[in-house]
Amino acid sequence: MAEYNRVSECVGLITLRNPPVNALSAAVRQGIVDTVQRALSDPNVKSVVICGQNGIFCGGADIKEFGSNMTGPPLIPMIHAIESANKPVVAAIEGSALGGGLELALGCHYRIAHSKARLGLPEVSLGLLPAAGGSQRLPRLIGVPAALNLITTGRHVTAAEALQLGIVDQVTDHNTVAAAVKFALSVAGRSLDPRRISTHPCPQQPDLDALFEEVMQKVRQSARGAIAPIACVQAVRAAATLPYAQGMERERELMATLFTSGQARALQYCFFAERAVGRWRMPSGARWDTSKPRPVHKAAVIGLGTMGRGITVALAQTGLSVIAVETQEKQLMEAKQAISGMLERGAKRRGVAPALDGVIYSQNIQAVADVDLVIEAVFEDIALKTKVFQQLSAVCKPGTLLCTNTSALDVDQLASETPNPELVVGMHFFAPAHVMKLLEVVYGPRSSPQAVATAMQLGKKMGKASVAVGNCRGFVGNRMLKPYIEEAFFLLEEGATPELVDQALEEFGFPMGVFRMSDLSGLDVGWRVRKGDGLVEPGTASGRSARIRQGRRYSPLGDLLCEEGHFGQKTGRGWYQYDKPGSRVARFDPWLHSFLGAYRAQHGLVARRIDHQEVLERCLYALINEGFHILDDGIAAGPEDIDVIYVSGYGWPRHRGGPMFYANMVGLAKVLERLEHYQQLHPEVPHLQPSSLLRRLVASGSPPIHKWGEAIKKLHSQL
Ligand SMILES: C[C@H](O)[C@H](C)C(=O)SCCNC(=O)CCNC(=O)[C@H](O)C(C)(C)COP(=O)([O-])OP(=O)([O-])OC[C@H]1O[C@@H](n2cnc3c(N)ncnc32)[C@H](O)[C@@H]1OP(=O)([O-])[O-]
Repeated sequence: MAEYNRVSECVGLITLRNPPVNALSAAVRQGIVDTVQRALSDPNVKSVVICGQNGIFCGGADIKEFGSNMTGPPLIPMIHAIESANKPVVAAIEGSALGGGLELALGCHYRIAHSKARLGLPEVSLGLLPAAGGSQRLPRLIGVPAALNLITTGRHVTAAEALQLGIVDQVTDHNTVAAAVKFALSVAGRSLDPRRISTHPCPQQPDLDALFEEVMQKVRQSARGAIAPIACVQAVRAAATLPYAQGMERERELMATLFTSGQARALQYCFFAERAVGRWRMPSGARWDTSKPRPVHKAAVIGLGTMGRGITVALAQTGLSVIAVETQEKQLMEAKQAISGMLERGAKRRGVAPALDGVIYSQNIQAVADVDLVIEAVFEDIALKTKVFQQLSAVCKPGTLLCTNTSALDVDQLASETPNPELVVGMHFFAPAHVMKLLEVVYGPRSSPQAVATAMQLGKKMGKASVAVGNCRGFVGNRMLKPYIEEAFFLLEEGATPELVDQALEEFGFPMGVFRMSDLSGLDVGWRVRKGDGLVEPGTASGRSARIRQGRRYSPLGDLLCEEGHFGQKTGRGWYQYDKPGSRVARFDPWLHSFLGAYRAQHGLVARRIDHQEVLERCLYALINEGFHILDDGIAAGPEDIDVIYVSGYGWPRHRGGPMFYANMVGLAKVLERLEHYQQLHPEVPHLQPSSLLRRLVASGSPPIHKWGEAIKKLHSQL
């Protein structure tokens, strides 16, 4: 819907009305066509202003319409009608002008933006490209290099940067619509030809071929198999080399290849999934819209190791005052320096003042007596964490939320160490905590909905993708990672190499394969956990029995490397070798390969040829299968929760939607059939045993992923 008013006697004011972001739905497009026509044919109107209601210009095309037959007037002629108008049209940009919203503004003759506005063409993040003339008009307006950067990254720019780039003509701190109306009055009657961007030639660029070659190479590397960024480069190239009409034809062709692609569906699924996880619900029935969060004005972090420092920075960057506690004086001083440095660098990147005064450092846990929420981040040891929780229960004011950053310990066991277990939740950050987007908010059976609501709200305030999950070993992310890693170890036993496994996973789109990731995080981390689970046995026993522990197949390969002191990058040797401890470039390690050969011989294993297909099926389907167990256990409320966790915290390629979305794309029946195939070959591997939920979903006709929630409820009610 678009509303029309005449203001200041001779300015036609068109207001887009489609809450919450004035997306260009069919009705809005029709409204724009009608109101523009009205303004242009009204003799009293000398110029036109287009704005959006509720302080937001336009969030672009209506993504919700992409899955259905598009109706209503198309965008391109609608924008062309504005550009070719004989009266000046001014866009008054508040909030956001993104995608089709910015393309609409680029069709206008002038653009006035509020200083807090954000502008961009983020279509690439939805697996698309700017297909309403944006890929042809923006390069003509701001030049090829700047346009290439905005369109291939999809990044949003501030109004200040948009002015500097030449996207907008004026920036105001005051009422944008009023400023635009005043501006529109001032340009009435002026010649508009110089303002019709599509008629401009693209600014000449020396050595165009070299520029596009270089950008295409960079884009291919960072895309890791995503197709939209490449199409974006090709579309801008058309703008730089073809007349506008031909360029628009090229834009249309390229968009046609993307619009129905699996990758576009995956990326749009991620867009909505990231918004859906904010609408959390617990098995108890408690939900996001019925649970009121407690206000958090002051927070505290206990333990300033690597995680504690990152968490302190993430909290301080929200403007909260933070008490940072570390009992060891030397550790406290080092932490203070590190945290200040991170805050200064972060502030510089964001162009704001560093919140150094917002953090108070103390060696004394008494200092947290009046905070609203505490995050404990001490060493991953249950006895130490229990002691801290007992101290906090004694020190903190009534009602203070006690959160633990544990990545594997039992949140409910810690809760039972306090007089108010309802105030205890897990807040599982990922290293580096001030950078990684993901936050698992872990509720135990006694955690109150208010505690969950408060942690989720604080997560959103820190800019995290916060996902509420139930308490269980490894929560969601690490629980699914276990079978994924174990399968990779088994593949090595059977003849694969770290290089082969990693290559298959990196070609799939992961930034790092499982073995390069293991070298980065340190082999000793997993070794410590396996020791804690009583799985590690000393000595070099051989034969099948040495590879069966706690009644299931077990590969001691990682343990044996650790016994050699090969912890990965930190020791200069792990699954790969490195020039020196701490260096990051993984190189082929002949020692490791002969060690694998000797290991197989010792255990009577005969290496066989393993291809990428098998690597992907065994590693990814084992992980996905655990995802179905998690859904069946109610630990995750829906597939979106699992997919957001993996995309924002475990490097699952976004253009593949997430593990559960991927399973849906591959076909649940196929995943089931392959799991059954491998389970028959490896009966001693329980995690290959297909989840009963997967079986039941297949038996009920493999409903589409957006129907899984309902299907799971129905299937549970039949149990
Ligand atoms: C031809 C053309 O070339 C092409 C092809 C295109 O134009 S493709 C489209 C390109 N446009 C984009 O990529 C911009 C996408 N949107 C955003 O980046 C953000 O939304 C925002 C604008 C910066 C606001 O952030 P927010 O934090 O204030 O609110 P929110 O929670 O994100 O969003 C609030 C609610 O609005 C919904 N929503 C947001 N943008 C939408 C859109 N473009 N279409 C449909 N729904 C949208 C969203 O799902 C949520 O719904 P619900 O969860 O409440 O039910």
